Amino acid sequence: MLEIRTARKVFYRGQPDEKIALDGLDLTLNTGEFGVVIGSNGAGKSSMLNAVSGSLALDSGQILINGDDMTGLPVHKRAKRIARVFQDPMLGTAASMTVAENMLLAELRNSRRTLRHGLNAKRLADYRERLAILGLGLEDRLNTRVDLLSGGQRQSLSLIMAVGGSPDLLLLDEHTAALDPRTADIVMQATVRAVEALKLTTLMVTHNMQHAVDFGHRVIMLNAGRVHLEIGGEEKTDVTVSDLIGHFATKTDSMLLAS
Ligand SMILES: Nc1ncnc2c1ncn2[C@@H]1O[C@H](COP(=O)(O)OP(=O)(O)OP(=O)(O)O)[C@@H](O)[C@H]1O
Repeated sequence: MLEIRTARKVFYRGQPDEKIALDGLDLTLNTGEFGVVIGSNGAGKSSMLNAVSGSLALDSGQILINGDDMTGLPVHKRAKRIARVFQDPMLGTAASMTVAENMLLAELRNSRRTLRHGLNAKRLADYRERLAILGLGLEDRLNTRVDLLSGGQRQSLSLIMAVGGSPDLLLLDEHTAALDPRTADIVMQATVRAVEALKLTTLMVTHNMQHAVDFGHRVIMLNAGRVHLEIGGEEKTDVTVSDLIGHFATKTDSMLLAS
């Protein structure tokens, strides 16, 4: 379970270009829940993810994971409990190493132990099983160098590597944004398979409204550093892309009227 309590972050406080990134943001994500965060540019989505992962220190407020206060902890102390996949498919994997070697690297990172027996049969069988979750055939390409994989396969590999340590929370930071639409859909299917198979509590930021409609249990729309709208349950099942865009439009119209 993730709890963000009254999170506040102001950049350039008191200066003419002061920016309120998080304005008392409150958000709770239940264990096993898949939340999809949307919002216009500057709404606070990245700031929220950075505050959760520890790369952005809050001015005030709290971040709790399964009831434990993470607020003062640096990134590396949270890393065991929080996995994050970024936009760039090149970031999460080592290009010149094979799929199996990348899985071993991830295991090393997650376990913080030396892996004495290297790529032994037991380990390879385990990697094959985990990669099969993605449904992309990567389990049959353990000896393929990662730079020979497609962008979608590579990003999906990053995902399965990131969640190897059974994290309490998975953060997906626009992880399909750099991919072409078809590949983005393939990665989303792989993501859902992994999230469901491994029962991951997941918070995904996306600008893709179709993905926000099609995936996850709850849509969370941010605006001006706060939760502007939440759509879950039955309402989420019925929501359309134009409904979501309408909420952006309403906000813009009211802002125009107010100005
Ligand atoms: N490092 C920073 N220095 C100064 N201002 C920042 C910084 N990071 C974010 N901001 C400001 O905080 C506000 C929220 O930005 P943030 O990047 O969190 O929004 P976002 O919803 O992720 O936007 P986008 O969809 O464009 O990525 C914006 O006004 C932004 O300009």
